[in-house]
Amino acid sequence: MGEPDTGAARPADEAVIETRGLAKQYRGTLAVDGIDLRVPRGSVFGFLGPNGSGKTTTIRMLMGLIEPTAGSARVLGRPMPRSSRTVLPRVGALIEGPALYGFLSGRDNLLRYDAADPTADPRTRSARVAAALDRVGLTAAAAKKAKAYSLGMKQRLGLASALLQPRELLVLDEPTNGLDPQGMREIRSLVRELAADGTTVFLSSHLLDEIEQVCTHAAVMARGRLITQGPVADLSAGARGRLAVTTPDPAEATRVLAAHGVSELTAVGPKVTGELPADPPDLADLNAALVAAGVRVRAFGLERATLEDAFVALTGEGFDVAG
Ligand SMILES: Nc1ncnc2c1ncn2[C@@H]1O[C@H](COP(=O)(O)OP(=O)(O)OP(=O)(O)O)[C@@H](O)[C@H]1O
Repeated sequence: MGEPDTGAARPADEAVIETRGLAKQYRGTLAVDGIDLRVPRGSVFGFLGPNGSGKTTTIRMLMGLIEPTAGSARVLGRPMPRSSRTVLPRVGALIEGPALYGFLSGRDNLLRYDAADPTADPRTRSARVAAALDRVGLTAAAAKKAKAYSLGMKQRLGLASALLQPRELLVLDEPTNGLDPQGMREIRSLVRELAADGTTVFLSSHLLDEIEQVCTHAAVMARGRLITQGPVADLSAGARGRLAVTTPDPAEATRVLAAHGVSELTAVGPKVTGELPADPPDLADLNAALVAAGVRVRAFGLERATLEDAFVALTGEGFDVAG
């Protein structure tokens, strides 16, 4: 078997997930349409797309839960689903919410979960459970029944179940789904901590700002296709920023900007924003034109392009999905 399972010298650009033409056809629906996905080791990789774009189907193929219709997937260097037995013990996965027993305490849920894992050492079980509870900040609530947990606590308990063993890769399907802002923050900081320890984290989300806040890399899915992937900074840099002008004279500013080729102008209160033309005028000239027309300019500049801008630029569609 070619590559070592563990060991020191790994090429820095090694992929922990790599697919080629990976596809899944359900009756009448091409859920995943031949994607070439590459997740570098050590990244926090955001798998981004609106609901129904094929994220969960892809994750299920990566984890060997369903067979692809075409193409191939390698996880930790080995083909899936063929190598599921050797690969999956090295991967912590949280897919479609944790399965918990409400009548058991958080701690007992983890003990039971660990006992069902034939690769888990029973001698270290209680220590590993305690460490996992600590890691996700549930030590104080460990004796409470899981049914009394908030959604965020349940999600953290699910994460703890993925952390009972050291993992090279964590796969989290919509880990913040349904959480309140505080719960989301907690999961995000946990993901950052895990990544700082060297775990590669692959997480799916339909929330662009979440991906921007936590991920180093991202891939964007739309209608089963992989639209783009790479470092998050590069993806946003691909989209140009919007021009933003703050002025007490928004109507006149809009007229002047339109005359200089700025399109998709919107004015909200004193703030006017718009898209610069493909061959943009010098911004100093544009500013001068506003002032010459009597517009009182309080602020003028380009707003940083976001992943959302990149998505819109790439797909021509809004990233407008229900939460
Ligand atoms: N078991 C199935 N049988 C038939 N069609 C399916 C099945 N699972 C998913 N699909 C379809 O495949 C497409 C992709 O679904 P998928 O769940 O992978 O998307 P997603 O990006 O994960 O969205 P969500 O965030 O809503 O789960 C959808 O059109 C969905 O209806």
